[in-house]
This record gives sequence, structure tokens and C-alpha cells, in this order.
Amino acid sequence: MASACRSVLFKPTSIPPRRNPPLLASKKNQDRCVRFRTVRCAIQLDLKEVATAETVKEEPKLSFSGRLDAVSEADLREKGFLGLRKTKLVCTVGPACAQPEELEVLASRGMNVARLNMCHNTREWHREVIRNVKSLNEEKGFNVALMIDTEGSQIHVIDHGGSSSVKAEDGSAWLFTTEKYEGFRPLVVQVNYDGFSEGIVVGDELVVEGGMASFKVTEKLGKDLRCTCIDPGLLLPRAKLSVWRDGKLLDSNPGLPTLSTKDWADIDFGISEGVDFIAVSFVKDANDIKQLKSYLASKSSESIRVLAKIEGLESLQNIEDIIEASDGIMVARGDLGVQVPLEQIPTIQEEVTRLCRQLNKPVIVASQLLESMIEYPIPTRAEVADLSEAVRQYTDALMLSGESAVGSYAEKALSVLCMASCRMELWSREENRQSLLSQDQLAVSLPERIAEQICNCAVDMANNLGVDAIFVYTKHGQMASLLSRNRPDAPIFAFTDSSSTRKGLNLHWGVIPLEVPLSDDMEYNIVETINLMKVGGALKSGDSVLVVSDISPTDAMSAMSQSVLVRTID
Ligand SMILES: Nc1ncnc2c1ncn2[C@@H]1O[C@H](COP(=O)(O)OP(=O)(O)O)[C@@H](O)[C@H]1O
Ligand SMILES: C=C(OP(=O)(O)O)C(=O)O
Ligand SMILES: [K+]
Ligand SMILES: [Mg+2]
Repeated sequence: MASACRSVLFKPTSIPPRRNPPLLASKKNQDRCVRFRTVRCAIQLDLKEVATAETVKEEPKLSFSGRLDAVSEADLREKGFLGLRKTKLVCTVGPACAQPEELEVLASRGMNVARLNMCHNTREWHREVIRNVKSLNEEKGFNVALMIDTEGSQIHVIDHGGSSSVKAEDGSAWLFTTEKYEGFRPLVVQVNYDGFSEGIVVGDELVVEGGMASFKVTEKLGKDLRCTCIDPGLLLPRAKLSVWRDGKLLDSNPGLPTLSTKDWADIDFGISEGVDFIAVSFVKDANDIKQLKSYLASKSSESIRVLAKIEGLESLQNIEDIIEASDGIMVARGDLGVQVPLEQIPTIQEEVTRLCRQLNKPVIVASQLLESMIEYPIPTRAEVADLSEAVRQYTDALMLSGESAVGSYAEKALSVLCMASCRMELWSREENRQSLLSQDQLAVSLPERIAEQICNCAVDMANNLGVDAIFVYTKHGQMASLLSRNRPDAPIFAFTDSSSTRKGLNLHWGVIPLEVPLSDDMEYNIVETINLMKVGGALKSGDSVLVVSDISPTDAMSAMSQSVLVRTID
């Protein structure tokens, strides 16, 4: 049957190419329906011709099970294929949303990945959250992936016992100390790292949290520093420190490894709890990622995907190598804003997002997306404009930090992300902003180039034909990600027999991953998955699906392992 699939591969039809099919419910859409029926007839004819030439079909070997996750199923019922949100959503889990009922609310409102920031709280606390998320997936049919985010080696202020923020007045004299003490001492700042003042000289500037307040170093007292406030402001708990000399940032922790002893222990914890992603903070170069990946391989945990957080100058200097070495990227704008002038962050975000798409790695835009919603039930206009711009740049995912971890309106913040992303995705489609990337060839070897070309052309074809959905059968997620890279109009349903591939694909734009047993017999996979989706009510008679496969067929006559075809549903 695989040969039947291939025989309609790119079969020319007489249908003129149509770019930018108008969307549902518009006047123009009636035109789309009329034309679309013609398309369907033409393809149906092809399939019928093929069907008569078929050889005897083997008995099915596998029984199909598996289902859509509960959220996609509900969204599909309510909004149809084109209404499915493409941008993925990551929520940081903290005390404000860690109870099973609270996690369930976030999962049902579209959280694709739950992030645990290992900077905060105990491993026991994180273990409980991980287990709660896994139980929800099993019992309620969600497909929420789990990410741990390493603490990394970072110099910051320790909580000022009691008060949430301390004012620094212009000209006031302060002591920055490594001494450990409990409680509050006026005009003293406790710093977390013993070696923080190494390399700092009198005249250097200490900048708190990218500009919340600044101090000039006036004297070195052993490991401590006496300073004068030169730019008044606020000191918040755990505020980050950076050191500047003559207007240039100093590498304030040159001797510290990217992954500390505590980070390695957290990574072992993540492996033993079966998380899906590890996000590495303060990545400096590709070796940081390679080292972790080989460690995961040595523990037979290579299915855990490693994300590099871009949050420092060094990571920007080595950006391409880091993207290539990692399984995805987080534009961590919080710490980035401590190291680079704020006005440079928008262009860095856009460039990193573009590079990630070119190199086919998912990218998360993170931090302060809806910062005001930590306290208020609605966002600012500027926040909505910012996150919409990230969606317009086709980021794979958006992330909530404090908004979900400690905010009073986690659920509302998530709804704002959902609504704003759907709106911008719709607008982008209407404006025909999806541009094919065929000019940016990614692959090197012939089989890889074939896969890439097939995905580029398949998306072009899917858009031109206005199919309802794209189906892809994938072991490791490669073809699904290549399809996603082209940002098609239709959602990509990725069928895989690997639970880790399913979870990994959770971060990819427009991909809805399902876990099903897959056969070598591609026709069998197609028929069974179409049935599966019909039974679940996702596919209806008259819908059309473009099918892409990268499962090698058993048919020895075939030189190609990939195929593309279009099916209409009876
Ligand atoms: N597991 C947790 N336990 C307690 N508080 C947390 C936890 N995770 C996050 N938070 C709180 O939420 C805030 C925002 O989270 P995040 O952006 O991940 O961390 P940070 O601000 O330290 O970079 C943190 O400053 C912290 O106050
Ligand atoms: C996401 C970030 O990292 P963290 O919250 O761990 O500091 C950031 O700095 O933007
Ligand atoms: K972190
Ligand atoms: Mg950070």
C-alpha cells in the first residue's frame, strides 16, 4: 500500500495554485468552498485510479489506540481546525498554582509545558508538582510536558529578611557583604556568592537588576565592598547584580561553571523524575550543551531535550553554535536585560527567533510578558503588543514566569496569552505572512535534503489546497518539526509511537502530537489514524488531510522513505 501513497506523490492537478486561502465565515470563504470541492474531486479521482491498481492488502498487525489530548479535542470541537492555537504556552509553576486543582485549571486552559525553576523551593516540592502533572495527564487526558530550569551560577542579593523591597537613596553609603546573617540590617546588602568581589576595583559600578539602582565602589574591605548609591531606586529580594567598568559589562563570575554542583544534582533529580526538558541557565557556549547531552546519553536519557537559555553576552557571541547544539532555545529576557541595554532586547529577540526557525529549533520567548498581571487582573496595552509581536515573529512558545508562579491571576494571564496568540495567528494568516523557507536550505546529506524539500513543498501544497489538517507519522519528530518550520495554515497532527517524541513536540509551533502504535504499512497507519480521528469527532466527512510520512515502508521496491498525499474523508 505504501506504493499507492507514493504513486500520488506530487501528482500534478489542473488546480491553479491559491495562496492565502480566505478564512471561515467571510464572504470570500464561499468562494473557497466552491473551488475546494473542485480540488477534492480531482484528488478523489487520483485516489480512485490508484485504488484499482492496488495489490492485496495485508491483515493489520496492530490495534490502534491513543487519542487527542483533552484540550485540543475541546478546541477542535469549538473552533474547528483553523481555530486551533499554534503558539505553545509554558507556565512557571510556583506557590500560586501548584495544587492539583490549580494545575488542572492551567492544563485545561492550554498550558503545554509546566516549568519548574530550580532556583526556588525544595526538590520535594518540585517532585510533588511533577507527580501531580503526570497524574493529571493520565487521569484527565492532558498532554502537559515538564521542564526543569537550572539555577546556574549567578550573583544576586539574598532576601532582605522581611521587607519585600528596600529603597536606596541617592548618595547613601552601603556595604555589600558575603557575611551570612538572618534578618534585616539597614544599608547592608547580603550577596550569595563568596567570590563576588574578586576582580572588582574601586570606581567600578554595581548595577542592580539591570538598572533598579546603581552603586559606585568606594572601598574594598576584604571580600566586602563599600559603595555609594549613584542612581537611586529599589532593591528587591534576589535582585541580580552586574558589574560595569567604563560603560562595559565585566564578566563577574569568570571562574564559575555553567552547571554548578547543585545544578548537576537537580539534573539527576529531573532524570529520575522523568522530565521532558532541561533548560540550562546562563549558557556560555555550545560545549555547555554538549556536555549535558553526553551526560544524558550516558544515563540512557537522551530523550530529554536540552534547551539553552540565552541570557548573557557570551551566549549571544556563540549563538549559532549554541542553537545547533541544543534542542531548543529560550530567549530569557529577564537576565538578558541585566547584561544588555534594554533597547537592544527587541532586536535580539527577533534575530534569535529567526535563527532558531532557520536552524529548525523551537524557541520560547520568556519573561515579563504580562508582568503587571502578577498584581492586576488585566494586562497593559504595551504587554499585549509585546507578546503579539512575538507571535507575529512566529516564536514557537510564550512563557509565563511570576504571572503564574506567584501572581494572583495565573488563569487570566494564560487566557490573555491564548486570546492574543490566536488573534495574531489569524491576522498573520490573513495577511499571508507565511513565507516558505525553501531558499534557506538547512540539510546537507541527500536524505536530509529530501526530507526538507518534501516538508517545504508539502506545506506549500497544503496552503494552496486549503486542506483542513496535515498528518505526519514520525519516530523522532524530525518531519513534524520541518513541517512546523514552514508555519502552515493547517494544524499538524503528529502521530508517533514514542511518548518522549510526543512530549518533545509539545514545544513546536502548530504541532498537535499524538501517541499511537505505528506500523511499517503506511496505508494501514493512514486508515487507522483517520479512523481514530473520525471516531473522536475531530475529522468529518468532506474534510481533507495532507499526509506526510517518514516511516520507512517495508516495500523493497521503494527508493524513497517519505511520501506526501492528500486524502478526503468519506
Ligand atoms: N517553586 C517556586 N517556589 C516559590 N516561589 C517561586 C517558585 N518558582 C517561582 N517562584 C517565584 O516566582 C517568581 C518568578 O519566577 P521566575 O521568573 O521563574 O524566577 P526569577 O524571578 O527568580 O527569575 C520568582 O522570583 C519567585 O518569587
Ligand atoms: C527566564 C529567565 O530565567 P530565570 O527566570 O531562571 O532567571 C530570564 O532570566 O528571563
Ligand atoms: K533558573
Ligand atoms: Mg534568568
